[in-house]
Amino acid sequence: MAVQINPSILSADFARLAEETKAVEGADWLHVDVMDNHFVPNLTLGVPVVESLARATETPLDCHLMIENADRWAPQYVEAGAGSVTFHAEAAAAPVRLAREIRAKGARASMALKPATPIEPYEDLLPELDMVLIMTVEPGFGGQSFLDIMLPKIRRTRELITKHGLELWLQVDGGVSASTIERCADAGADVFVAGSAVYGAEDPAEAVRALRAQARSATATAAWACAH
Ligand SMILES: O=C(CO)[C@@H](O)[C@H](O)COP(=O)(O)O
Ligand SMILES: [Fe+2]
Repeated sequence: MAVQINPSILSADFARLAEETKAVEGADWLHVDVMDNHFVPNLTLGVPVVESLARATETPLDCHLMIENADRWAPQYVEAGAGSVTFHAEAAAAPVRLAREIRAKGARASMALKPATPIEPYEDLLPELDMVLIMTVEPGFGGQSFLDIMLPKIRRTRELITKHGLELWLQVDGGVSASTIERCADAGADVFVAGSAVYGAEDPAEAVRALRAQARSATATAAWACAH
């Protein structure tokens, strides 16, 4: 099973974003946290910055939208150059229509769940998606501690993906580091967002390689991956 490591530029230096994308060359995707100070109590960046980032790097952009009114805004992030757009289930009025619109515009469609939002009500939507994001912290800030009470939700989500024979990716985001990534991989995650663990490291590119190696070896012995 392939694993992917997506550094979050939330922990990068926002005054040097183009250079910071180069610091993690070799990463699978660049994770871009969009926050509107309404859906979460923090404000980051919007469409114009995503357009500039898309021009500045060859690494595809994985935009995580922590914004209200996702139905209106998410398609604009595809037009801005994102290769994957994640909206929050809690912020989308019509998630099926939105996922179809994101795909029709040419990006991967992904849906995120806050820690208190269960996966089960969304089981029938999974075929409409390319990825599910299980938040392992409350969204809003980098550098928080990993919530290991989310591990059962990661396992249940992986079981649903397997049960339906789907190809969709399972992303985890929040507190993912050398000390937590193996538990996430064992539970069923295959796409790992890491902000402070990458940009807080002396050598961010090396941190990406080390996290990938850890995730790969944990996946190699994980029951969910061996059953494939
Ligand atoms: O979406 C978010 C936070 O809301 C994340 O993408 C953070 O940026 C991850 O940062 P770390 O927990 O890895 O430091
Ligand atoms: Fe994120």
